[in-house]
Amino acid sequence: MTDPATSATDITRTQAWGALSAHHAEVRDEHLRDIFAADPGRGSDLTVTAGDLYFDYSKHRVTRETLRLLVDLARTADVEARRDAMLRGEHINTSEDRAVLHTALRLPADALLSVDGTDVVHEVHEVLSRMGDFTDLLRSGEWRGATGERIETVVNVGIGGSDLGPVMAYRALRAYAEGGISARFVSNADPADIIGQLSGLNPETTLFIVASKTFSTLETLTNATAARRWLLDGLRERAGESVLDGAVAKHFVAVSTHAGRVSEFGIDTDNMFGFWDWVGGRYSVDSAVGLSLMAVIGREQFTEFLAGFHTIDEHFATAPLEQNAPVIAALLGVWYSNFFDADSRAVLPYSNDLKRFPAYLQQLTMESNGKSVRADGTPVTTSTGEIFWGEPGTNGQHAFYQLLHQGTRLVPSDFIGFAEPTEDRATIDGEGSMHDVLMSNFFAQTKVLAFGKTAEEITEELEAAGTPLDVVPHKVMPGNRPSTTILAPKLTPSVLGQLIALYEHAVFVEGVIWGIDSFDQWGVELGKTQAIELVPVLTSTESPAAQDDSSTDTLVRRYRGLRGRSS
Ligand SMILES: O=P(O)(O)OC[C@H]1O[C@](O)(CO)[C@@H](O)[C@@H]1O
Repeated sequence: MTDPATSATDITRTQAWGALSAHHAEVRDEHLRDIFAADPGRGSDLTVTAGDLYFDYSKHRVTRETLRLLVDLARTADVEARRDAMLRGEHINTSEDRAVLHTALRLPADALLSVDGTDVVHEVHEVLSRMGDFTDLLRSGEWRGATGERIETVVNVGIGGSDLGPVMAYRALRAYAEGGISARFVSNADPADIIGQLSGLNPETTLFIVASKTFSTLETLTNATAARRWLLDGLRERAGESVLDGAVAKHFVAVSTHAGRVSEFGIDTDNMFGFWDWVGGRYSVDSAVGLSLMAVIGREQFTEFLAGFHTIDEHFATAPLEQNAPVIAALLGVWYSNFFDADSRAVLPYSNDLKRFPAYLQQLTMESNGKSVRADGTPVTTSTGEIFWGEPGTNGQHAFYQLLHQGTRLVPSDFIGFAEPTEDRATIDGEGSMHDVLMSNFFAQTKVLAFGKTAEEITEELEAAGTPLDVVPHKVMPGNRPSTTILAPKLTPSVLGQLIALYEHAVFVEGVIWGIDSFDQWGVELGKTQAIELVPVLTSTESPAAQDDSSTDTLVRRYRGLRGRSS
């Protein structure tokens, strides 16, 4: 329904929302045990195969009627038209007046897409080919450092989207690393980060990739400056002053949309790999921001990675909403967030290589959808933004699963697992037995979460064993805890791309339903500017300027006192 005062569509006032609310009141207490008993075919029916991803959403607290109503909600929110507008390159990031075209980063070279008068596909492939040529030189050893040594380590210096994607993907695809280049990642302004990451590295064989869309991010510029100092000091110490001339050009490249600032920093723009303002930082791992990953896995595997994204882009663009995995994932997110008041979602990869995937998804979803106003600036009328968190299984099982199983909060979970282990080293894996143990846990957990164990079943067991019954209430497993299972053949570059694209599009669909701009991030700006303003307050030798509030004022003075400066 359109609010005449604001002309914004308030999804919560639509007929589709009202129908879902009424339906929720009817089904909210239904148990998955009964839902499965009434609909035994759902275990195979409520699944979608998208590329290599088998997406099972049968263990959700939804009936087929719920799903029909949720899809109706998506249609009411105009998801299909909004999706098509995004894919066409319309300026759907309205608060920044930008197109949102991360999908263009993985279009094949023969695709056609012209946006704002520019042949986007041609530009994307031009950069990809420069990245490929550069990483070929690194990997073949033709690119040499200032003392003539070949590069062995690339250090990506970036933060947020310029770090989380590359580091997550580097770890996920460690088994595909070949060509002799390894990577390290520096992001935090805490000096401990760069000190730790550079420890043991030889400046003669190290190349820094400074990745920053804006090339103005305080943390990244601070770390890049420290890296340059480390490089020059190290080279001087090892090979003398004479090698320093031109050393930065041989040991520093940049990834940015801002050539002017790159060159101001002292990096030759010939060694800069560009991208575009229509790529959001958190959507940029498949742009030049993935340079460190390409250096490690090579251009062919990187192409596979992009092809994986594209597979899911095609699925998202063409599958009917009822069989569209990202759309279903988003609708389930809305169902639990807005109708069951769930605050968070656990992401539980049963793959140690996906250790950083939950952290990556935190930025993707929370920076995208953590908004309190709709795209037209009016307040939202329902909660937005899911809080994502998680750890790889089975570690999580021995940490927080107790709360998932018996706690008072509803935490829908995404379980991600693979049929094949990343590495099949039979001597260690026992020809798959370790992986089978891992995956037995994977299947057991979703089963127990959904179906639990009743007091009657527990009583029966205890009686048979002749054990006292006072522990029964403690042992009851309530079940009815929803989860999605995503099962794929193996964690390959393509499958990783598919997984990322699945979540990207789900985040987009949630944003469309909530009516928000999922592609800006104004909420992080004020903290950045105030931090910059506070640097001189902390470091000056003068008495510090009074702060606006007494808490910050006292803290700053105390800090200065502890640092031995006048407070
Ligand atoms: O790539 P940049 O411009 O250094 O920005 C880094 C990160 O900072 C943010 O702007 C805010 O955290 C993110 O959106 C972005 O990924």
